Amino acid sequence: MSIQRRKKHNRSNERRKLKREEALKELEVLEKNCQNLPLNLEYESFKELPLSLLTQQGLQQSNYIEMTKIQRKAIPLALRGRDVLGAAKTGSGKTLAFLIPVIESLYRKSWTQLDGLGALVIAPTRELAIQIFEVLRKIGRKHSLSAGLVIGGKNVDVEQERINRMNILICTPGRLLQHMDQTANFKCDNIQVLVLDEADRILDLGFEKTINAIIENLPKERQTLMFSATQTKSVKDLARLSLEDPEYVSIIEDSEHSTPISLSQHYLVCELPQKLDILFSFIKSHLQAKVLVFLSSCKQVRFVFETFCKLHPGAPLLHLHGKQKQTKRLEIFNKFSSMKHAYLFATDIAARGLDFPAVDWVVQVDAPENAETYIHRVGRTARYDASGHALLFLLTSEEQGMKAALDKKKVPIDKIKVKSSKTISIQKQLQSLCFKDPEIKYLGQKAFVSYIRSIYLQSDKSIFKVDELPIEEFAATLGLPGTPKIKFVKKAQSKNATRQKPKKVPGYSSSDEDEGNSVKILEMNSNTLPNLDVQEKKRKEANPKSKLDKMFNRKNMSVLTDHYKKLVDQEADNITSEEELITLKRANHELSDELKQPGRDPLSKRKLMKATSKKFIIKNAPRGKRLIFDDDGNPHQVYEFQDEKAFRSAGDIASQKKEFIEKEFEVMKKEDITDKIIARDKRQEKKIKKKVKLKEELEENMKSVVTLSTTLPMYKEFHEDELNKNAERDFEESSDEEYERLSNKRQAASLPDHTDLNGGEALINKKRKLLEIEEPKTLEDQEALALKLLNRL
Ligand SMILES: Nc1ncnc2c1ncn2[C@@H]1O[C@H](COP(=O)(O)OP(=O)(O)OP(=O)(O)O)[C@@H](O)[C@H]1O
Repeated sequence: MSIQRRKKHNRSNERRKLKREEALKELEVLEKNCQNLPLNLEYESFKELPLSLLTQQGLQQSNYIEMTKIQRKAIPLALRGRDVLGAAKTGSGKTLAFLIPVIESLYRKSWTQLDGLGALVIAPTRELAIQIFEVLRKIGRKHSLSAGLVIGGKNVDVEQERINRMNILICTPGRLLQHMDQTANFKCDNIQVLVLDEADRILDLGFEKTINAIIENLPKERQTLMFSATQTKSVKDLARLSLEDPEYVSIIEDSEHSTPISLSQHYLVCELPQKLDILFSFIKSHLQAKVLVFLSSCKQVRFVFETFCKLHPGAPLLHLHGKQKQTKRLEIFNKFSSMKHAYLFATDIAARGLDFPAVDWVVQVDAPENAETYIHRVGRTARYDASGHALLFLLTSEEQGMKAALDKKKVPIDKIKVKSSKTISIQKQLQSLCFKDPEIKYLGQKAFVSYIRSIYLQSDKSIFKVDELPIEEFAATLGLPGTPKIKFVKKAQSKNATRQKPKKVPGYSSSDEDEGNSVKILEMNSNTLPNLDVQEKKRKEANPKSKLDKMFNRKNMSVLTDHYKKLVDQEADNITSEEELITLKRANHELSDELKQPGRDPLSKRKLMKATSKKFIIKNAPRGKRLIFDDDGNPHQVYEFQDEKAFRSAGDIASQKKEFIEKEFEVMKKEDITDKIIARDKRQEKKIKKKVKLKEELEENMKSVVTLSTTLPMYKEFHEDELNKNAERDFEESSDEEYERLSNKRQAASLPDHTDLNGGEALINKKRKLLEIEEPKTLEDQEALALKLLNRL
């Protein structure tokens, strides 16, 4: 190396050394500043915090300058290394409140790829995880840390390959645990920071055990940050388990309301059958808006989306639910995010954490399960410093309970009235859609059942009262021709009915209340209305549930599923356990009155088998009648062709009958003998054929014996059993006459104890039941043995 080049090399080395020293110094200062960060001060902007230059640049370039309330409180604590349990309103900027400390913590520890996984961020849903990942990419763009997204719905193998190269992982609980269990070299023992975002949602979704299992795999020495928009008891329980001496930061408790001030909130009271009319009218009057519409189930979402698309309200419609594939969900998420005016029909999958920009309205057509879910749903609008509107549809039966729950959670909400003159009825259109398109009808039936089921399964019975729902009217407003039968509602109703005393209704005559087609099953003569238990019992008696009924229902269900599958998006359409609860209404297959056998029980399996056995059918089949056909082919009784006088002169009827039977018996006897002779001849013919065949086979065998004699020992085994069995089969097949002949033959076939087959060299050992033959030495011996064997046959 020349002197000049050496000098240059040394200079660059020195520069690098200096840089390293500077960086180390910066880190030291940062660390010191963080540890000494005064917590009693009010920080307004990110610049005031001891953050790395790279993070500051990332924040600035993403236009994050001023901090939100939760960020002001939580970030300084987290920078000092404390565990934080944060609660803040929706859209208040919780994501940055945990992402900044995560990046800073690893940066201050000079984390590199060689150090492996340093931080885990767990979110309840894939969408939320993706969203967090995007924010991390934005603010961490200047850092050299690597970050990965580990969510379900993607190839595990690809993830397994890359997961170990990541410093920060954003993941959903299930997939993370899967990697902990399955990915061989996945190491979590160096984790510095754990974040649980939307902790309440994680627990709601039933991930408690998964989270506990994950936490068990993590080192105890770590920092944990836990955030949620609502503080529930289960969140506090989880915090107790996973956080160490945490700092509790709540912005909700500080404020008068638990929802953003810029959010205007209203509710309206309507009846269930009016809901879709009101929603349709709302869309018609808010065409230039971005609206998120919440419904209780995937099936509801699909039905409303499909039918409204066909009704063309004039606004772009989208739908989002958990049964869609991940790619489809993302596509819709991005589409709705980028659209200025659109309606997104969604389940609670879109309720939490999702940051759709500039949503004007959140309309809750089906009431949320509780006040917490309400807060999350409305939190999709009025985010950060934007304003927004929320509208909640409540049934009369839900109003009181839900209002009380919202008041308790400090949700300011006012009642508004629906102008019936401005409401457009779409019931007729829906009916015609269901009539024209069976798939829409099936979807409607599913939507109907899933809605009723969702109400039935709600835990807060002070709000949700399934037995007060106007079920039949609701089915009609969905356009359904009848009301699908639902077992659980009947159960609830009958429970309710048993609590009530029977009422007296004069002149009551009931048509079947469960059947949409109004099948008249119960006709009550008395004036007393029996309670529903008795009605149910009687209905069952009149319409027993046989195996056939069940098969019919099952068949119908699969038909439904096929149609249903075809309908929307051709997406994965998992059939839920819900189907088990559905009893589809079947057409009226009642027997006509004359064929009806009242009080007849359905047959048991054993009885049914007996009744359908051939023996039983033959035994009980009606005896044939002798008829004479005339020239035109018409049947006539025998006596119609006889002169009655001549018939009577031949003697009395009984003796004539006896004589006839005797005569016929003789004929039958003769015929029987002929039949037997024919049968015997046939059997003998068969036997001869068999013998010839056997002889041929033996000859063939002997030939092969001769050829193989040089290589194989000549032991042949003949099982005496086989011979006896053959004889027995013959015996069974024979008639009595043949008995003697056959038993003689059998004696001949059964060999004596020591039969000399080959000059006294062969032995039949009866105990061992086999014939032992001395190996013939010469060709002559073999021929002699073959001849003897043939002769024995
Ligand atoms: N300091 C900030 N300056 C400007 N915008 C911010 C700031 N912090 C957050 N935001 C914006 O506010 C919106 C809401 O933030 P974020 O999604 O973090 O809220 P959140 O509290 O997690 O909401 P949710 O509880 O609904 O999940 C986002 O669009 C985000 O970009």
